[in-house]
Amino acid sequence: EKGSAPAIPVDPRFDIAYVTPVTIGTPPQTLYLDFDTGSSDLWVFSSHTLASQVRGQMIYSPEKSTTAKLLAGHTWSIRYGDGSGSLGNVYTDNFTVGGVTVTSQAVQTAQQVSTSFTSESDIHGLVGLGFSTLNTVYPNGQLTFFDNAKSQLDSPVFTADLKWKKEGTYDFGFIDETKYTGEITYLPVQTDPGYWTFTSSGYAVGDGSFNQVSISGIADTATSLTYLPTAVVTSYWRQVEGAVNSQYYGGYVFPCSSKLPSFTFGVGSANITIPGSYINYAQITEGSPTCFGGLQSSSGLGINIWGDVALKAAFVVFNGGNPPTIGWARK
Ligand SMILES: O=C(NNC1=NCCC1)c1ccc(Br)cc1
Repeated sequence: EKGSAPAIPVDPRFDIAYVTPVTIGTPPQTLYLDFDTGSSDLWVFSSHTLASQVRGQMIYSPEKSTTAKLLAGHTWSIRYGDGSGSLGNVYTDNFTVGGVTVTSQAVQTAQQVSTSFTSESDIHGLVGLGFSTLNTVYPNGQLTFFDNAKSQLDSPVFTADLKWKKEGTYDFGFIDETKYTGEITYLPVQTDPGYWTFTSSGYAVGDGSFNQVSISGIADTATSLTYLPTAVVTSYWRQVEGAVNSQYYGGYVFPCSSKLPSFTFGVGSANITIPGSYINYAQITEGSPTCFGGLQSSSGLGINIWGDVALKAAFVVFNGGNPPTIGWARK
C-alpha cells in the first residue's frame, strides 16, 4: 500500500504549522491534524473537550462512530517543547490518511487543551510520527499511525515535502522521485529517547565558507522555526544589519526590509540550503517594520531542532526500517 496527503500551511502569511486531512471512524469524520515527527501521541479535539476550550475546531465524536471502542482505564497527558499541552481519554477506531487505513488506531480524545491549541482553530489535533516509545498513554503505551501502518506499506517509510507558504505533501510507503533533485543522503538516527535525531556535518552563512562542525538535533515537522547552537546563530545574524537578539521578543529580530543571507547545513558530504526568504519568518505584529527570525538559538532548549524553516528547504525521508535512518535531498 502507499498513500499521499497534502500538508497545508496554517495561516499562509507565515508557516506557523501544516495540517493534513484525515478521516476517523464510521461513517468517516474528517479532521485536519498537525503531523508531528517530534512527538508520538495521536490526539484530537473531541466531543469530550471542555466547551470553553473549543473555538471553531472540528471535533471527533466517538459516540457517533459505530467502529469506536473505548480503551477502558487508559488516559494520556502530554507537554510539548513550546509549553503547550493536552490530556484526555483513549478510543480505538479506523483512521485513514491519504488512502492508507489503520483499523483499531489509538485515537486520544482531548478533555483539556492549552490556550495555544484553543486559539489555533485550523489545528484539530496532532498525529505523532516520532518513535512509539514517546507515547504518553497510561498504563499501556500505544503505537503511532506510522508504526501501525508500516507492515501494510510497500516500504516502511514516510516522506515530508513541506513548502514555503504553499501546500506540500506527506507520502506514506514510497519515495516520489519527482519531488527532489540529485541524490538522497541518508544519515543514522538516534532513536533514544524517541525523536528523529541526526547529526548535521556543519553549516555556512550565505556564500561564506563551510564550517565543519557536528550539530546533533531533531527533525521536527511541528516546530515552526529552527533552533541551533548560539555560536551558529550569532554568526548568521551578524551578517544582517540591525539584527538584535531581543529579550523583549524572545529571539533575533531584524528590519523587515533586510535581504537575508541563505543558511546552508551539511548532511554527510551533501548539503541543504535554506533561502534567506524562509528565514524572514514574520512581522512581530501586523504592519510592523520589525521581523522575527526563523533561525533562533537553541541554548534554552538543551537540544537543537531542525523545524519547518529547515525542513521546507528539503525533501526528507523518514525511514522506519531496521535500523531507522533519515534521508535528505535538495529540491
Ligand atoms: O513539542 C515538540 N514538537 N512538537 C510540537 N511542538 C508544538 C506542538 C507540537 C518538541 C519535541 C522535542 C523538542 Br527538543 C522540542 C519540541
